[in-house]
Amino acid sequence: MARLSAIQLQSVPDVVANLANIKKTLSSLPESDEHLVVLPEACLYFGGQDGKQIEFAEPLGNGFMQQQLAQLATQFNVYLLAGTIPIQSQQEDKFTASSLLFSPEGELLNDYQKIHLFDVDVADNEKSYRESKLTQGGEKLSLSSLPSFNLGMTVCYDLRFPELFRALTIAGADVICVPSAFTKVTGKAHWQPLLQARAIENQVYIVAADQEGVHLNGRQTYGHSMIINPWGEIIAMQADGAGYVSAEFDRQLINKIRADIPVSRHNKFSVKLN
Ligand SMILES: O=C(O)CNC(=O)[C@H](CS)NC(=O)CCC(=O)C(=O)O
Repeated sequence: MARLSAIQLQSVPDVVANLANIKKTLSSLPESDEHLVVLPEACLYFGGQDGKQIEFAEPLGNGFMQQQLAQLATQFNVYLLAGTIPIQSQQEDKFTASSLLFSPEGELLNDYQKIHLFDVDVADNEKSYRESKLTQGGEKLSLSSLPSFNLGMTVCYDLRFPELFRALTIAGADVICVPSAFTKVTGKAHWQPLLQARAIENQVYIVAADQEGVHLNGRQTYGHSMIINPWGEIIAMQADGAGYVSAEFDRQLINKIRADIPVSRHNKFSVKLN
């Protein structure tokens, strides 16, 4: 059976240090023939000076960060989903927050550019976030076929847009990943119910890997990485600290829930796929 894991990180603005932490955690994960491991948003650089990412953003498919991630996927025999790393965009003064999926052979299988950007006011010490100042948003759905399931990709603030999750489900997703750096304030209020709702309404597994802690620039993230089954049950959760959560993917459970409560057949509204 396939295994799903999410790593919870307290990432720092130091790519090499974050890679070392990820490697250590990968070495402690249970082994499985087919294993998807999801890293949080901004897994290799977080909590630093805003805009620094533009200096080391890589072209898609080429560069130090991507080589290192590919090597980790191979070494630990996992499908490795790097939550986001900065990738060069067409606009010189911006990068894309891109999720990259590497195969156990070290091949870059797919990329997803975060679509919804966090331009919001939050009652925490940052007061406001304007992600679109530095980040170019994406427009396309990203879905990947792994041997046992189809993986739909989203990032963080995307969690608040159920239409994206519905579109991925209609396109065939069985598992949807939500690598995140959710703020502590909004996380406490919204993280778990939103994740459970997305799992229940789409009858999919949700793998949510979050940043946790107080980061170097004072930002606080919520943690509570979790795996939720298509019935909406939290089957693995880590509240605080660095670590990981892991659970088995059960195809029969998806089939049963979708047969018993056939929401996709009953649905009277359709969404546009692109
Ligand atoms: O800035 C970085 O280095 C990495 N990116 C993030 O932390 C992003 C954009 S600021 N955070 C979110 O999307 C939080 C969403 C959230 O917390 C919510 O929807 O409530």
